[in-house]
Amino acid sequence: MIEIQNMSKRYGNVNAVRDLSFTLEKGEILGFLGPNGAGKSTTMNIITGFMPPTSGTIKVCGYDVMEDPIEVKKRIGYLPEQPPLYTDMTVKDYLNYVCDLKHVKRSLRKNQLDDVMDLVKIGDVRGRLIKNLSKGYKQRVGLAQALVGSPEVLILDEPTVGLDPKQIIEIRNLIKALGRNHSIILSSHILPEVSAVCERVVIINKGRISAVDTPENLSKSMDSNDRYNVSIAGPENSIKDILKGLHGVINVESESTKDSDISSFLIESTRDADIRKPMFFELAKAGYPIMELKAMDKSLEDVFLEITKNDVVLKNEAVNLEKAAHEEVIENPVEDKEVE
Ligand SMILES: Nc1ncnc2c1ncn2[C@@H]1O[C@H](COP(=O)(O)OP(=O)(O)OP(=O)(O)O)[C@@H](O)[C@H]1O
Repeated sequence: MIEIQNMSKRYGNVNAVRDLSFTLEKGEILGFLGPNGAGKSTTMNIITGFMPPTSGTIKVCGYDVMEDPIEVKKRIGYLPEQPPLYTDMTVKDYLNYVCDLKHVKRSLRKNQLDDVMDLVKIGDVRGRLIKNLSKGYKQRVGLAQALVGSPEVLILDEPTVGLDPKQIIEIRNLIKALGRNHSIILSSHILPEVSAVCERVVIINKGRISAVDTPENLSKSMDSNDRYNVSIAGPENSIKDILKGLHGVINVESESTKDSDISSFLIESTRDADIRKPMFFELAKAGYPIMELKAMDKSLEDVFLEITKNDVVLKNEAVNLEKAAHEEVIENPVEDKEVE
């Protein structure tokens, strides 16, 4: 749906984005992460045709952003961080206006607006002035404008920023549901949200790609050992000895609980030796029941911090893509006038 090859963007002598290559597949929700100033907004503004790249090619549904900007815009719904709302209009008038802008045929308009308002659940406020809506509802109106015209690709920049926890869950579920019929790029600083919603994640740092993979693979690739947190009933020291004797165990730390015979153990073991089954049988043989067992994968947050702090570049799809990328570079003759 989107193919970016060797995209770079310079503002004067600031290299905001350097040699970026990645793809968005059909029906995929792709997380787009990076610390402040990494180049996320720049990338999204280029994909949506809001500004040109300095070099590189960007194709949306096969159309080149520079050569066929209108065809590209027809296929993209964009929700910028600040939703582009006219707050003195009612929801219905505003969405009708968006239909005008997107050339939605008059014969299709009523059905499409009803469907979109249904989907984002704003039918009950259609007659209200946008300025009188809560932040959550304004965000939904922003999503609605992105959905008008039935674009195949949605680009959502921080769609849950500033919402309360209930609204966040609602918008998150909505994005998941939209993922069934759209391909989505989701930029967010809320990493548990990205883990929950996205199938794949692109992490950029200082304008370059640091990692492209599933959240699960990213967690695994940062850690060569397994870690478990286990609660076991029985004498702490005897249990510790049993755990230390299991094949593959590197380290065991324990903590006893007051007023209970249950202790918790943090176990580190080599990845090739899955200790869960032998641990179960050995502890059962000794008569020490396992009360709780949790695998301690690195969270996306840990991975993100490690990658962006140490400038780590993971071997991944991005590297292969870079190799495969053809040499053609579009030099952009337009002088950019943006100031920060
Ligand atoms: N119009 C501009 N003129 C000059 N430099 C700019 C301009 N826009 C962005 N930059 C610089 O380019 C780099 C990337 O900025 P960009 O806004 O794309 O990052 P970002 O990842 O979206 O950050 P944030 O999460 O803070 O929105 C930053 O160093 C920024 O200062």
